[in-house]
Amino acid sequence: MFERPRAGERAILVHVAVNADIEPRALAEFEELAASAGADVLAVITGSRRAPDARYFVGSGKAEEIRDRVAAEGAELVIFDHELSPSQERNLEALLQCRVLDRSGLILDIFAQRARSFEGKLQVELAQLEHMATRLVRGWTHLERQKGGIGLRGPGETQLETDRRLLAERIRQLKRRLAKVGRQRDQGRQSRRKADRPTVSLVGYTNAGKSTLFNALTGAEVYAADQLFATLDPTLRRLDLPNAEPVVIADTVGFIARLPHELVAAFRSTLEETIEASLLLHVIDAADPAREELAGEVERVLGEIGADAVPRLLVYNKIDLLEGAQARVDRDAGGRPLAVWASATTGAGLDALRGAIAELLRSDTLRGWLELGPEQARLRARLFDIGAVVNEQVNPDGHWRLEVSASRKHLRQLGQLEGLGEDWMKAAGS
Ligand SMILES: Nc1nc2c(ncn2[C@@H]2O[C@H](COP(=O)(O)OP(=O)(O)OP(=O)(O)O)[C@@H](O)[C@H]2O)c(=O)[nH]1
Ligand SMILES: [Mg+2]
Repeated sequence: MFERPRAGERAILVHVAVNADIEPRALAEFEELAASAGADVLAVITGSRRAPDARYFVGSGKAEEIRDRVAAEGAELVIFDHELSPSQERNLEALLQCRVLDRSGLILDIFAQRARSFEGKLQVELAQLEHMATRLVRGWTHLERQKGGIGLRGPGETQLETDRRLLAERIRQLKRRLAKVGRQRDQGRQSRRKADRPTVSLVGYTNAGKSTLFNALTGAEVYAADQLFATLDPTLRRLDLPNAEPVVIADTVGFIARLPHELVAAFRSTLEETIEASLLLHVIDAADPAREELAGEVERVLGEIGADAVPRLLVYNKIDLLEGAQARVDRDAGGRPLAVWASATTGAGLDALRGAIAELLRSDTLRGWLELGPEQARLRARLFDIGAVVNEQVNPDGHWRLEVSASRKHLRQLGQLEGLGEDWMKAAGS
């Protein structure tokens, strides 16, 4: 149903700087994306505009330049590094006489090629259909306008209505199935939590080296490659730590600037694995000159999915490519590890990384006494529920004194449930 670039499909790329200068890094990333989708890039056309044009996104002069280039090179596909409206996409296809794909369509296509798990495939299909649905809706109104007559039911419209109904039905079906798979995964998560095994999630920009690091730390052999979005499905493994209980570590899908919102929405349930982690290892390509910008982009998406509050450890990876860089641990004023400089390929800094993870997880546990009044019986019950109560005394005035020991994360979640604010954990701290 969804047409994707065929391997080796002859493509022309269009990248326009809107009200800015062309950024070589953004351009190179776009070319990599196209190559990751399997396109054979014949030419790259760049330009700049104050604002997108309503008809073709680019101006009509640029559109004609692209048309001539398509004819000269015999291109089958033109890929825009931008979000195109459905009507822009259609106008361009009419003018260029070949298929047009926008940035979301391109990224969705790469995801479709990479999805392996049942859930991953469902998620990608849902995102693709939602991307398509907006296009069909517009297609319909567009036809209606051409037809002009009120109350005339042309066969074109009937077909579109059928398509829309089938599409809506399939979208509902996918959502139901995803909800079911999500519940099954929740159960897995629950039993891990019962076994009291904290989860550490690798997050970061695509190609930062998350999977390579995952393999280096666990001895696993997940697919790692110099291509964008090599990983799609989350993988879990046991990670042994020095002087600490083993934890579960998760390798996850990478982020990219201007990620299509359909994808973020479709992957929300997988990404929840990330939000629920005790610690996020934010992997950054230390050798990329734009690393701070990319890290900021990752933080933005993490915020969007509600992972702001999860503790972070930055991992500056690929130090072997960074001249003069050495494995080291940066700490904050209180001595807590903030960042580890390492190389997943040479192994430099990996022991320090394991140590820092163990340290952060240890300091993640709060232990102390808490005094609760009779009106806080529900909070007391919840603390017992999560197994946080080590000791309990009852004062003559009917107040409870509880000794609690639990991870900051659990206490934070409990505080949120009870509407207590962040401070209440400090009361529990020793
Ligand atoms: N020189 C060097 N290359 C590395 C290092 N870590 C990873 N790489 C390379 O970087 C590329 C991307 O690595 P991956 O582990 O697939 O990256 P990822 O973050 O999992 O990428 P996605 O799954 O696409 O999000 C591969 O070619 C790796 O060999 C490192 O420490 N040093
Ligand atoms: Mg990966």
